[in-house]
Amino acid sequence: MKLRFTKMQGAGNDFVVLDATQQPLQLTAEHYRRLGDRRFGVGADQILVVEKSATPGVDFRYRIFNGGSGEEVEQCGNGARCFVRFVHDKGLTTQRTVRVETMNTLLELRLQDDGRVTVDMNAPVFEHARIPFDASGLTPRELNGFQLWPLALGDGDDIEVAVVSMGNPHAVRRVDDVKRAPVDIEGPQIEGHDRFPRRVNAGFMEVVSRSHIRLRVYERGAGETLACGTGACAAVVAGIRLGWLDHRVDVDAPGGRLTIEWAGGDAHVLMTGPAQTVFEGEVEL
Ligand SMILES: N[C@H](CCC[C@H](N)C(=O)O)C(=O)O
Repeated sequence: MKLRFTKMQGAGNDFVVLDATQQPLQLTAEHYRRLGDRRFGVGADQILVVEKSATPGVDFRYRIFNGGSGEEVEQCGNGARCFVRFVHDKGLTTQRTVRVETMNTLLELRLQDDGRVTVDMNAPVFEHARIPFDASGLTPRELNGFQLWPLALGDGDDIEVAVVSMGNPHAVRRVDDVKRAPVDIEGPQIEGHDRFPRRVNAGFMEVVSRSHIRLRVYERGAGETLACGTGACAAVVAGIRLGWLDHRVDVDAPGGRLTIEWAGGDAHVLMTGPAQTVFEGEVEL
């Protein structure tokens, strides 16, 4: 099967974007893994499938598949920005503000005049059952009214993580220096930890100041990426709740900068960052 695709990236998190607005795509998890494969396929952290929405007042639906596992997931922040750039560039909409639904959320995205995109990522979720996170038998360290949870990583090292959902699950740990953080070792251990029944994205956050962090994320189903939008939101939300950060934070990921704003409580998280098209192509699956 021949498939036309658009290759895009947002702060180095890269995507294969497929237009399914004219006709549905009948692809399997193996197809998505092949598209994500950097040797046997096109290569991408995630595959985004753009569809028309049947919901009144909602413009599009977009589905997200991890490039490593082929599994469909709930949310993708960098992908949301590339999605809105895609529907504009393809002439699928002329609106600067677009409403799009994913598996479990409704997002509002705005294409800024400077080319960056601001996404309303909805409110963070802390209830463990909705993350999901199994805290049974654990005693957290309380800090500023929020919790840091001990996580045994098997090699005798216990680490502490804050746990947040942005529609998808995140475990965030603070480190002194992201460049030296043990992402390759601890990333997979956290991602597949049995305290996270649907696995988890593992964030490693270095607090530079109250308005600036450095962040590396070992993503569920994709491994370490150059940036993770929902991971940046989760890290900033955790940092604010733990008393380490103010309400507007620049997040420097290895692939670029995202700006995250959150007023606390049940306010929505706003994420602003870049979204670029890299090339168009056709692939034989
Ligand atoms: N790996 C994530 C999905 C992609 C998230 C990331 N690329 C972003 O920009 O938010 C998960 O399994 O929940």
